[in-house]
Amino acid sequence: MPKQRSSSVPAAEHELSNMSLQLCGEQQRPVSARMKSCWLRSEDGERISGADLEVPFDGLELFHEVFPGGEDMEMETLAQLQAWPWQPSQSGRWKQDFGPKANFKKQQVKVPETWNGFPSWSHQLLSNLLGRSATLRGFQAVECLSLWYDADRGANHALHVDDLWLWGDRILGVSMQSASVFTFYEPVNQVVVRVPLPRRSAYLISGRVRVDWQHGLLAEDISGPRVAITFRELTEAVASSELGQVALERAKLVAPASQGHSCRTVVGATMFSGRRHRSLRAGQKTARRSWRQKGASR
Ligand SMILES: O=C(O)CCC(=O)C(=O)O
Ligand SMILES: [Fe+2]
Repeated sequence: MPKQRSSSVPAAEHELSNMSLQLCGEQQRPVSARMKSCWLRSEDGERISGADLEVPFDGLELFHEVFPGGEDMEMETLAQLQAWPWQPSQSGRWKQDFGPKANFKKQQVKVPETWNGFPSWSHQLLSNLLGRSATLRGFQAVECLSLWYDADRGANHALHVDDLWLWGDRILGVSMQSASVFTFYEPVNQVVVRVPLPRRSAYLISGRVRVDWQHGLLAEDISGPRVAITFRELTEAVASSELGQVALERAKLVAPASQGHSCRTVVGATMFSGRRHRSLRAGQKTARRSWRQKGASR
């Protein structure tokens, strides 16, 4: 049984790993790379097929430049995203979560009355992404999670496997505002694979990589503010339940913008430069306080 989100590997284990591989070849190309059985480069330069590893590194796809309007469209999307309030999350991250609420320990799920669909920017982003891979055929997103990694606070994401009882096989993620590196870890043989995540790229995790490999982002790989958007689907069992059907219908709605906060939200202004960046400094104090008061929930 793979390790779940709650039992992540301590960072120190990376140093003990007997093998560390970099994804090679395809990711250099400015086109979508399909890496169902990708080539990896070991630390001593050897080229290894992901499929030949004891636990195959199989089921990762990477798509470059997922905003048809390039950087302008990315910035416009970020501005729209900023109209929604950020909630404190774990490990120096902030989140905006649109989807069903889960109690992961009790394995219970609810569809909150207050959840009225996905923001319109995310519907547009998702429809652009769905055409990028045959693997995404029939993908019905039920959760749209925005995460903001604050480099100044040492933001990171501990190694984990996204919950298997609730979320289906395919996890789709978009990287905005700065590049980073996705770290994958296979705990049985202690193998690490490091995958560069360019700005405006998207990844799709499914299959062996989804279940047998953990993934996460190390603090040292967050070198600037990074916003990650994750779209998840339900498992077939949950999707076919009454509650699953309600959640899937809800996810199709466009959440009324009036629910959100003004773009001038102090914390929300942090992703832009210049004058707005100064208000980030002031805002961070408020943000830290509310973090301590509320505690992080995810
Ligand atoms: O920041 C990312 O792209 C990864 C997010 C992630 O793994 C998660 O939310 O479960
Ligand atoms: Fe994850």
